[in-house]
Amino acid sequence: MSFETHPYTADMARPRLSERLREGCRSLWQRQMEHPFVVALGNGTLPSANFQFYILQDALFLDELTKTFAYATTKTTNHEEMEQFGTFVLNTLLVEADLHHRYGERFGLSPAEMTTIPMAPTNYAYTPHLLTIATVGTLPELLTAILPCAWIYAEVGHHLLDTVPPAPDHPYRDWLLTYASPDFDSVGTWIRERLDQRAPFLNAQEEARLHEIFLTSTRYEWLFWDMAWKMEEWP
Ligand SMILES: Cc1ncc(CO)c(N)n1
Ligand SMILES: Cc1ncsc1CCO
Repeated sequence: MSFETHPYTADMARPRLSERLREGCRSLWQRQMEHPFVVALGNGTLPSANFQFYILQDALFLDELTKTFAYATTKTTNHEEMEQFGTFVLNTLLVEADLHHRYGERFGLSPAEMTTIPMAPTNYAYTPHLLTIATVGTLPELLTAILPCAWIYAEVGHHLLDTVPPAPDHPYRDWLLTYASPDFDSVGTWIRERLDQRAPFLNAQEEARLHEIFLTSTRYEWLFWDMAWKMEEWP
């Protein structure tokens, strides 16, 4: 292999890979903002039964997302990346310990009780999608699979906060502030940077696979709101 082989960078006007991925499912992103669950979460009219369902499912989801970040540490030898993935492991657990358990207390549920409920069907399908890629996929595939999680939540958080600035007594204020925070923005920004950095080294087939993965995760993100709106049950 020759070190004179540089990645293709001549076409500077071409959008970054992360932008191309998002562009590939633009209407689905827009539809998330308009989903009745998301709208009601933002304006505070979401029934607490739906929110409780959501937060309990999300606690289970975040356990699996934590594991996905942990697998990511095994797919790089770059110390800055290993450290960042380790930080994500810790921060995801902290979001759960803090935000989720505070809401759990409000519902009269202990952290132990929160993990005894079974995963609803969509959650049960989404999390193995992430973990399969985390275990058998490449690092760009893993980054792509988790990117919609970080990116969509930051966008939803900002969108809702901009649409209806939450009053101090808004029931879901803590949730909104968590995901509309600059700290949370930086998760998505960092994942996009790392993915875009690797983009020039991917062939067409590898990139096509990333589009497929990104679309699947985005679809599951939409389905996750829908699951909580319908309080999805097993037959
Ligand atoms: C389902 C889901 N996706 C993304 C996030 C944020 O990472 C979350 N908490 N839950
Ligand atoms: C992606 C994600 N979701 C909740 S926490 C977290 C990453 C670390 O803050």
